[in-house]
Amino acid sequence: MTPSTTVRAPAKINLHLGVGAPREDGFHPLMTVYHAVDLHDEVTVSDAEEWSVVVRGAAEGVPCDETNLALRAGRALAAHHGLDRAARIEILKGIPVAGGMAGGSADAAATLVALDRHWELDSGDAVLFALAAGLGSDVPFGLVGRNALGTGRGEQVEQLPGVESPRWWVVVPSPGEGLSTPAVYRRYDELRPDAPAQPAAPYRLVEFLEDPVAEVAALLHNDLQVAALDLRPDLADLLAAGEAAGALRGIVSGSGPTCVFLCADQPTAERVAQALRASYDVVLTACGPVRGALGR
Ligand SMILES: C[C@@](CO)(OP(=O)(O)O)[C@H](O)COP(=O)(O)OP(=O)(O)OC[C@H]1O[C@@H](n2ccc(N)nc2=O)[C@H](O)[C@@H]1O
Ligand SMILES: Nc1ncnc2c1ncn2[C@@H]1O[C@H](COP(=O)(O)OP(=O)(O)O)[C@@H](O)[C@H]1O
Repeated sequence: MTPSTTVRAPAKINLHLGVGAPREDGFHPLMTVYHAVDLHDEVTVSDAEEWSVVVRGAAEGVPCDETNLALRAGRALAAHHGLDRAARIEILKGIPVAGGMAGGSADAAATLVALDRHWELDSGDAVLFALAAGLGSDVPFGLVGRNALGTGRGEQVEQLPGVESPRWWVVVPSPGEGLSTPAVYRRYDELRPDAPAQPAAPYRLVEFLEDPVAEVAALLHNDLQVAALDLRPDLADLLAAGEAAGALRGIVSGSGPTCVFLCADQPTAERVAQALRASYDVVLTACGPVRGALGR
């Protein structure tokens, strides 16, 4: 057995996020188009007497206790197989924390895959996807990456056809303190008491995934943006600044507050990022689509 196993998992953006009225269990039905970009967290697992998690990189705000989603993923996999084993989990953060880019979910997905390989469990997709869904709505997408349609509460993922190599450039500014995902959903319910039981399917976007980036930019949509902007009115200035600097379109990423600007090409993305750095500390550029933790 190798002394350690490392797996990378990507950040996600939602090219489309349609949100329905809350279900009886409190979760919201979603119709979302996930898109994985090449901002990664890297998870390294090794055998240990006790479970532990260490976080390096841009780690502020990430818990190192039992609430860490990667640790919960490791424990869930061991429990599923009835194993009395433990691991040390080291996370190198490259994904902005609490930014609506599903970094914690990426860590959980990468941990499932890393420990499955490290312990030679050969769990199979059905088990990994079921465990992932139990950990969080965004975790199954962390396994597959690329472009995928997310339904249910976001946990049912179906890979979408389209190019497999990175080609779309995005600029990703993180404007300060994170927003709580449940708080954004709650605000959405207050602002949209008439939300449909089922959000509409994003047929046009799914069709256009093969088309030029400008067509995709015109179809970007996020129902939660209204709630994120209500909680953080300053994000409207950020969206306007990115578009004024040359981005095709800017939207709030998932529950925010990170925003995503889709750009025509890499030089434009670099120019937009440079312009935003005058006002915002953390402005990253990234490219998608990329593979998820399963690497296929
Ligand atoms: C909004 C989205 C869009 O992709 O992502 P983020 O922008 O936060 O990354 C997701 O729905 C976030 O997914 P995730 O962060 O995995 O959510 P979970 O852990 O399953 O749930 C956290 C909380 O969010 C709310 N929640 C989540 C998913 C959903 N379909 N309806 C909800 O109402 C619930 O309040 C739930 O208790
Ligand atoms: N491994 C992890 N990485 C990041 N955050 C984590 C992790 N485990 C638990 N969390 C918690 O989840 C919250 C949401 O973080 P994150 O997944 O980065 O953002 P989002 O849900 O907005 O996409 C964080 O504020 C943090 O308290």
